[in-house]
Amino acid sequence: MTLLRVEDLKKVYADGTAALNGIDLTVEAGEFIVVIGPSGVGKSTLLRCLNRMVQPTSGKVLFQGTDTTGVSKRKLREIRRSMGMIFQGFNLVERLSVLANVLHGRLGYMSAWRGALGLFAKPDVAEATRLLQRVGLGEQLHKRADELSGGQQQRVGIARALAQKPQLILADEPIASLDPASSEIVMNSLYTFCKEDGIACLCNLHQVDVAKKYATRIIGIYKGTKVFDGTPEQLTDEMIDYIYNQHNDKASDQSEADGRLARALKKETA
Ligand SMILES: Nc1ncnc2c1ncn2[C@@H]1O[C@H](COP(=O)(O)OP(=O)(O)OP(=O)(O)O)[C@@H](O)[C@H]1O
Repeated sequence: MTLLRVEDLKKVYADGTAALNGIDLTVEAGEFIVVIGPSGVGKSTLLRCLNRMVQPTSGKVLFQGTDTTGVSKRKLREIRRSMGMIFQGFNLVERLSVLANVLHGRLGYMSAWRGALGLFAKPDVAEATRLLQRVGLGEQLHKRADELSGGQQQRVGIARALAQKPQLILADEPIASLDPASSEIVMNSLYTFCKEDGIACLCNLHQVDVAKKYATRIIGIYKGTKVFDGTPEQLTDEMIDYIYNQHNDKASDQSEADGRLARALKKETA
């Protein structure tokens, strides 16, 4: 079942920066897709256009068949709670408890005033507690969020996203600020829980080796354009070189960079 379909998505920021130049992609239920590419090619913008944290300039984002770019505020809220978001910098409320942070994942299901007063229903508290036990933080419920290590904070972020009962998780560089051991725990948790709960995931990563380890499909972005969409096995060294190698930028003319892409694509289909 197609969960998400993106058609010709473009984003030009107010200062004229063209971050996305017309992206097409689909996400099927249960896929774990990793988006790779160096810094500044548009990966964050892509994820943020999907849940409308960033307003696309043009193109369509269809979530379960509904075009999110033309929906009412009420419908957008409903769509947003189906898309959990995990951030590089965790985005926790540091002075609040770990449990309260996970309960924030339930805000999309509550009236604004109940949410503002923190009047969470008992089943929500029970579910948040269960999720924290699931991510291995059952002993830390009442600690302040900023008392946890980075890896633990990101596991709170995962529990918060799961508390939304999402169908899709958007993870923007979830391990960029973590050490290798914490990165592995976070990626294993994210992958395992998505699989167990049947949640699709679109995860931005810098690290190609990590992408290859977890992804069911990899999307390569280069300067706002999708240049690769295939399985980890189909991602050739030539394509990785094209996506990451800064000498594309130093190519004396566009045809040199285009030639490099053509050669990489030829290898990919060979
Ligand atoms: N609010 C903004 N206003 C203007 N330009 C922006 C804005 N946000 C991002 N950009 C620019 O858009 C381009 C894509 O940025 P984006 O953050 O999406 O890339 P990225 O691949 O996610 O990079 P990183 O991995 O460093 O986050 C960059 O040139 C960036 O400077």
